[in-house]
Amino acid sequence: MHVTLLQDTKNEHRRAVKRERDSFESASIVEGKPRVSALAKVAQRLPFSSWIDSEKIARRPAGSLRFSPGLKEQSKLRVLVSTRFPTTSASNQQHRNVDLVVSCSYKNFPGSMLQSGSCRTPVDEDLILKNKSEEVEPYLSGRCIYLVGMMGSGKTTVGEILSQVLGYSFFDCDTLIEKEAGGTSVAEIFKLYGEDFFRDKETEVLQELSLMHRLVVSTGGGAVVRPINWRYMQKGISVWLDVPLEALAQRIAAVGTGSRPLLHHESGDAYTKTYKRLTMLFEERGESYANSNARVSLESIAAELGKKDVSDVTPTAIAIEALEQIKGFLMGKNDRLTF
Ligand SMILES: Nc1ncnc2c1ncn2[C@@H]1O[C@H](COP(=O)(O)OP(=O)(O)OP(=O)(O)O)[C@@H](O)[C@H]1O
Ligand SMILES: O=C(O)C1=C[C@@H](O)[C@@H](O)[C@H](O)C1
Repeated sequence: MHVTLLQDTKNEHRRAVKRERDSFESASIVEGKPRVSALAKVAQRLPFSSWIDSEKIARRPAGSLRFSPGLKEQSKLRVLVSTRFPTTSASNQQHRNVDLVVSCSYKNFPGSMLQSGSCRTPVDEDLILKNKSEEVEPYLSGRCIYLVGMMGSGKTTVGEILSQVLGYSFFDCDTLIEKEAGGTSVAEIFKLYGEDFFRDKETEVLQELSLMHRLVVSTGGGAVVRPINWRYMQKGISVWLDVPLEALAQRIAAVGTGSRPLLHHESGDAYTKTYKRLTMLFEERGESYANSNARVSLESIAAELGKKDVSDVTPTAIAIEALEQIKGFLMGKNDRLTF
């Protein structure tokens, strides 16, 4: 594609520069710290993409990209691509429209717009997670995050992601209890000493953790039933991972119920017995989970992302939503949870 330098008056030049400056500023405000790679991906979708040599991409202040096509040395031509990200897109959307403006300049004269438009580009979940964690971390002031929810709801999977991105340490209560019991599994502890003994150990572990800061804690599925445990968890922020029971039963049946002592009593195939037992447990515990400071509903995330099946919601998308809900709580926007 050939670029012909447009015959602009000085005023037009100034207007073009202002337009670009506005656009850069929007990019910086909305996107925070856009990565060159993310912006380059967008720019490579342009008709100009054959010009774009990612080695030559330099990030300009405020998130725009500058490309130097091959003509540069002879003609002193510069092409600039600036991007503007929408302010209103929900943090969990998978695609978004990005506005693009391509303009050129000659020697030291600012140039005019060659092309503008928008393109639909996939959202980089990892980047959103990183930006969201940077946004929320200062509000946390080192407070711990306690993930609560039914067994198999993803407390460990999501908890590890959150701890990594926030620079927190991760602890799993069940694992700590097993370690303290010299490597005896939770299922064995239930069998040898009974559930009450296990629950006492769970409370002790939560008490110890409540003295610490900057932790993400994956609690046991039943930790919410003892009021004393809430006293410890209230030192931090509790987040309920609310996953439909059908999805939980599928996950658990897929890996087997051997490590889950409370699921050993039912008869039937793995899915049916798991679903039956989870339903009973949830009837007992639903109210307790709803005591949490924040709720992350997989059904809501799936609906927002336009996915029919909650199993298609990635752990990263869940972690993003958890941070969003935590922020809502810390800024006083969450009413008492209802479900
Ligand atoms: N978003 C997800 N989509 C699909 N599978 C998932 C998701 N999150 C977790 N899993 C799977 O579900 C199972 C349970 O996850 P995980 O161990 O994180 O749950 P948990 O809440 O910590 O369970 P428990 O309370 O029993 O310790 C694992 O096999 C995990 O890989
Ligand atoms: O839901 C529950 O009561 C349990 C969940 C697991 O995390 C373990 O804490 C234990 O198997 C009990």
